[in-house]
Amino acid sequence: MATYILALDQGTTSSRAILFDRNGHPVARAQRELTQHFPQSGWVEHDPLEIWHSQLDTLHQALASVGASPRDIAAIGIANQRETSLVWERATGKPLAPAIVWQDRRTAAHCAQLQAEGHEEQVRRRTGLLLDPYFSATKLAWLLDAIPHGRERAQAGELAAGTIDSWLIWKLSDGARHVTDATNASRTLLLDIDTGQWDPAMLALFDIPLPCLPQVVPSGTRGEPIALATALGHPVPITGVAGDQQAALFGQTCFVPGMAKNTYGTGCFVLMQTGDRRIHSSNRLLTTIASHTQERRYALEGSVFVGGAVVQWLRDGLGMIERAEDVEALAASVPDHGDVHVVPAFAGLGSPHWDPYARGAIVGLSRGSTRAHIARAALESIAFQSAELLQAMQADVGHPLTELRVDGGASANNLLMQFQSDLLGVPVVRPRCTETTALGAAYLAGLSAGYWESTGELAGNWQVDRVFEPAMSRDEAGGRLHTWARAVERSRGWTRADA
Ligand SMILES: Nc1ncnc2c1ncn2[C@@H]1O[C@H](COP(=O)(O)OP(=O)(O)O)[C@@H](O)[C@H]1O
Ligand SMILES: O=P(O)(O)OC[C@H](O)CO
Repeated sequence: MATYILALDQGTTSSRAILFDRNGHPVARAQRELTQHFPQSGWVEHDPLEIWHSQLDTLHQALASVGASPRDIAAIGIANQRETSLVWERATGKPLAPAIVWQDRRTAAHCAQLQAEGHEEQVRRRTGLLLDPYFSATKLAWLLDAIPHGRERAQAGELAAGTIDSWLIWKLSDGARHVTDATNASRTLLLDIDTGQWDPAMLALFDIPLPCLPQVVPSGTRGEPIALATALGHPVPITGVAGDQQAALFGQTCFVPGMAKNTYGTGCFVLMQTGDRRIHSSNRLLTTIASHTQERRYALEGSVFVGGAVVQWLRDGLGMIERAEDVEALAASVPDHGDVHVVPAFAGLGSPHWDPYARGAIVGLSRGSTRAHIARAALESIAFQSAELLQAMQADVGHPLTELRVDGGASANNLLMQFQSDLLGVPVVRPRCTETTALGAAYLAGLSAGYWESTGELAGNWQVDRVFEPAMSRDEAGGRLHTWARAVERSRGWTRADA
C-alpha cells in the first residue's frame, strides 16, 4: 500500500523533494541548491540538466531518508518556478541552450517594440498578462532565434519547447509526455485564459510555431494521470502539476474567493483567489489561472521580482550578514529605518510598475546611517513592495482584505511579518507548514489520486503558527507608504537609453 505523496518543488534557487503523509505533514525532505548564471547584465540562466539532476537527486534522497522506495509513493505532484523557458531536441532529449530564467531582462527591447506597436491591450485581454520580459513568449522567441534553424526545426516538430514543468515531466516520463499544466501555460503570454487553449493570435504575434509547444493539461483530475514517471524504475503516476505560486495558493487552502496569500521567497508573489471570475485589473496586476481541476479557477496576482533576494544581496553582495536569518537581529539593533530606503529594483520593477529599466537605489542616507539601517530598510522593502500589490488588489476587487496568509523562506522573519501587518492594517497569518508550495503540489496530486477526498478535508489540515496583528496607526502607515513611493520614483527608468 503506497503511503506517501511526493512533491517536487523546483524553485529558482533550489530543487526540493518532500514526502507528505495523509495529515499533510512533511515526513522527509531533501534540497539541492541550483547554480545561477549571470552571463551579461540583466541576464539570468539555469542549466536544464542541472535542474533535472538536482531534482532527481533530491527525490532519491528524500525516499532514502525514510527507507522508502518509489513503490511507497501513491502519486507525484510537481510545482515549479514559472515562466523560465527552454528548448530541447525531441530525438535526443538534449537541451539546445541554457534555460532563460523568469528574472531575465534580455527581451526588454522586444517587449517595448510590441508595446509601441499597440499590442498590449490585445495581449491583456487574451492572456491576462502584459508585455514584459518576465513572461515566457519573448524568451522562447529569443531561443528560437538563437538556435540554428530554430523556427524551421520547431515548425517541423523536431524541437520541444516549454516551461520547467514540461521539462521535468518529459524527463520523468522518459520522453513519453510533452505537456504543461494550465497554470504554467497561463504564464507564457501564449494561452487564451478564457478557453485554456494556445491562442493562434498570440502564437503569430510572438512567432512561436505550435508544433514545438506542449499539450495543455489540467493541474489535476481524477482518472488518467498526467504522466507516468517511468524514470524511477517503478512507474509512479504524476497526478498534480502547478506553477509554484498557484501551488502555494492551493497549499494555503485559499479556495474561497477573496482569500489571499503572499509567498516570500526569492521574489514575492501575492495571489488572491477569485473563483470562476476572471477579474480585469485596473491597476496593472495580472489575471492568471489559479488551478484547473474539475473547473478552471482564476486569481489576481502581483509579482515582486526581488523579495528575499535582497537579503541574499546583503549576505553575498555586501557581506553584511553571514546567514539570511541574521538580518532580523541586525535590523532590530536600530529602533527604526533612520529615514533610509532601499529599492531593490535589481531586475527592474514588477507589478504594478512594470519597469524593466528601473535599477536598485538606496536613498535617504545621512552621516548617521549605519549598515543596520540599510539592513532594516532592505527588509522593509520586501513589505513595502508587497503592500503596494495588496493595495492595488483591494482596489480591483472592491473590498478589503481580512487577512493575509504567508509562506516562503522569508516569512520566518518576525520583524518583517510584523511590519507587513502594520503597513496593511490586517492580520498576517503564518501557518505551521510554510512549505506550502510543495504542499499545494501534493494536495493537487493527492486529490486526483484519491489519497484525499475533498478540499474541505485539506482546509482542515491547515494550522496556524502565529498571527501578527497590526500595531501601527493608519496615518503612520500611510505616511510610510507615501515616502516609499517617492523612493521608487527615483529608481525608475534608470537604464533607459533616453533617460
Ligand atoms: N529569516 C529570514 N529573513 C529574511 N529573509 C530570509 C530569511 N530566511 C530566508 N530568507 C530569504 O528567503 C529566500 C529563500 O526562500 P525560499 O522560499 O526558499 O525561496 P525560493 O523558493 O524562491 O528559492 C532567500 O532569498 C533568503 O534570502
Ligand atoms: O521559485 P520561486 O519561489 O522564486 O518562484 C518564482 C516564480 O514562479 C516566478 O514567477
